[in-house]
Amino acid sequence: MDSSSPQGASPVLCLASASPRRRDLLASIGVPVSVLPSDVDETPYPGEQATAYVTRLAIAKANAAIPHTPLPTLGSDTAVVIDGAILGKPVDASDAAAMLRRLSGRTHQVVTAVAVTGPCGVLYRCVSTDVALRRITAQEIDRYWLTGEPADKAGGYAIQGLAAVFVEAIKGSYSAVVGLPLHETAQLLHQQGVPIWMGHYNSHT
Ligand SMILES: Cc1cn([C@H]2C[C@H](O)[C@@H](COP(=O)(O)OP(=O)(O)OP(=O)(O)O)O2)c(=O)[nH]c1=O
Repeated sequence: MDSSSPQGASPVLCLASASPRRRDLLASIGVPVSVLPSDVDETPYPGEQATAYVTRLAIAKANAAIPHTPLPTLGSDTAVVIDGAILGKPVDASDAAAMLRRLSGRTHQVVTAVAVTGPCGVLYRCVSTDVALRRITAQEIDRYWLTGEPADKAGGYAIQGLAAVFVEAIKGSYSAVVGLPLHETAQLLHQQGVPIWMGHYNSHT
């Protein structure tokens, strides 16, 4: 483990998430967490906009953990958006293939919301990042599914994994695509009084 997050350090935050990516991202900025996944229903409301959807879920996940911990809580949600459609996690191989066919050779948005509860109540931010994918062949789509990587990822791909070879360009927050916008998350943690590694952290920068 990275020295900024010493093994055995007392948790300063309750992470309301089953995502190992979010735990690792927080560890990478020196935030030791206790983990308490929530079972919030992730069905979008009819006609719900993507930013409203992920923000609603991030807040619901953070709030769901409050009764179970004295610590500030963090919830987050990530969705892929193309042509106004919200792509969550694929349910099976054909769903994943349909998602990648749709994303192939085009630019889409990855929207991630993060919510942190604490002395200031619930504070939240939502970040949108443009991701351009090269054309992906049918054979690549089939082979990619067999790796197991797409199954638990919004849009059916992982920028931090094998799918990195599909990524031509990104404009915005890389960490938000992986699951947590670290710049905005650090600001929210600071506002809620959660100690983070950056001792010189300045909320105005
Ligand atoms: C687009 C993309 C998504 N993802 C992941 C981030 C999220 O973990 C997941 C989207 O599903 P989420 O519902 O946001 O998160 P989760 O179900 O993994 O965890 P929890 O709800 O308990 O917090 O997709 C990647 O890891 N890489 C990527 O490139």
